[in-house]
Amino acid sequence: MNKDTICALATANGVGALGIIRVSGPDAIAVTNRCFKGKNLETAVSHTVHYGFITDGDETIDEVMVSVFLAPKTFTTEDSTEISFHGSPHIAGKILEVLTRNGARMAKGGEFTMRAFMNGRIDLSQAEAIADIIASENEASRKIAMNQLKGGITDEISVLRGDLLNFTSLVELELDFAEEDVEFADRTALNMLLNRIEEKLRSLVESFRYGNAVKNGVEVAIIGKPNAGKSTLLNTLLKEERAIVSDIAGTTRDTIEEVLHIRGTAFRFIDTAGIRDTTDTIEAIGVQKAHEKIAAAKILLYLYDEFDSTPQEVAAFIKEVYREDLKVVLLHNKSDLSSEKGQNFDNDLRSALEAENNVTLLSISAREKVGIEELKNELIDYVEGLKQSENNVIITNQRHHEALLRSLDSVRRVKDAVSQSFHTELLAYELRYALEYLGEISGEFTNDEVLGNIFSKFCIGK
Ligand SMILES: Nc1nc2c(c(=O)[nH]1)N(C=O)[C@@H](CNc1ccc(C(=O)N[C@@H](CCC(=O)O)C(=O)O)cc1)CN2
Ligand SMILES: Nc1nc2c(ncn2[C@@H]2O[C@H](COP(=O)(O)OP(=O)(O)OP(=O)(O)O)[C@@H](O)[C@H]2O)c(=O)[nH]1
Repeated sequence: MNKDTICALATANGVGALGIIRVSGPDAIAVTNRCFKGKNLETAVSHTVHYGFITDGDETIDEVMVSVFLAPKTFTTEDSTEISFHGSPHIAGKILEVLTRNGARMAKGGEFTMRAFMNGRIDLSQAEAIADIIASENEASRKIAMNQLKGGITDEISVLRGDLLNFTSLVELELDFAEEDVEFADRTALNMLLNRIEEKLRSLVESFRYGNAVKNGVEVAIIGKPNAGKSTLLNTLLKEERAIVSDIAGTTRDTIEEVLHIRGTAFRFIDTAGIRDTTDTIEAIGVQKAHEKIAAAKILLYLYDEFDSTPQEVAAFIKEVYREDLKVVLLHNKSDLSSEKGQNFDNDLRSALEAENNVTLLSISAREKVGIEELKNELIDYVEGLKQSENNVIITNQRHHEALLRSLDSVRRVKDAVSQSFHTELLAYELRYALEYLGEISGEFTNDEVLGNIFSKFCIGK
């Protein structure tokens, strides 16, 4: 199937003590051997390392170590070699050039992992986990990716598939004998099985809220009147965290984001593009722009002070933008200047917003750095609150999330069909889809476009 022998730099493209070039495919050993002066690699035992030189005719290019891995117990399941050389990008280029002249071709991004998948060593969710583990920047995302790489999702999906297949056979048995009025499948057992499947799917779907926050960060809108202290607060937070301050033009939305890592989680402070100057205030741009920012956010930080606003005004704004899945943190800023008036202000505000859940009020001084720890705790608590103790598998991948949602939909339709007495075709139809959607996650059902999408995002050499 994969007749080509591919090669690529597996290490970062820069200066390092060593670099590694990986070669994989039916001619991996022969190609490498042609460029190698040392032991004859064609007779090498699998999983052995050999000292020698990469040569181009009479020219010695570098002193290297070559590892030999024979199919099928290799990363790609194909014959492979790894050349470790002195880590200069120039040498890497020379070695790759010699290899391609001797029968290999340059690998495309993700092609080694794609082969591991195509050859059945790993499933699609595990291949995606490899990309995730390379991208992981903190413990939470590393742990989730590692669990996925070890087959966490694979196992979970195969249990669900098993349950769905069990259900199918129970139903089919009954349908076969429908005319004889025999009830093979006890109704309660059937319903219990369906409920269990639905519940498991629902909890996997739900885990994406946390998984997505860990992997992609949490969007935060920071809103307040002019001079409420928004910039001061952001600066205080940024300094404290020695944050990666990056202005990233949003790819999906027309937004600019400032990313702040707090205890390993990325918080994305949303700014709608084009309104980033000081006119970006609820007064100047109107409530409309504020609404857009808040609509794109999971958390709203609303800053006010007691000198320039009233509890009624703040409460009215919050009520207007409120939604169940929005965490609102009211930040009474300039606490260093605060008086008794401030106490009354907050009491009034609290009672005005009694009916709204998910609203917290904190007193801070952005400038004097008071209450900042409490604010960070609020942000972190929000993320921790998304975690579900019942789940050890956490969905972080949009593609998996969508497939699970569709599968859940189908299972719910099966439930409906069952409760309204069986319709053979309808049941079979929905069950087939529920199974197929699950199969998309492992890659059992897939197509070139999906695969191309996934693997093109990998680095070259992976
Ligand atoms: N030098 C080197 N280090 C590396 C890799 C590599 O390819 N080369 N990896 C690449 O990502 C990662 C390790 N992952 C790997 C996963 C599977 C196999 C593999 O050969 N699996 C075979 C044989 C297992 C065995 O010997 O028991 C198999 O599963 O059949 C190798 C590496 C990280 N470190
Ligand atoms: N006393 C005191 N002053 C503060 C505090 N936080 C901000 N300020 C001051 O309030 C003024 C406005 O602060 P900014 O951070 O620029 O306010 P902003 O909300 O970003 O204002 P705009 O950019 O106009 O929307 C500045 O003079 C700050 O020094 C605080 O905690 N205490």
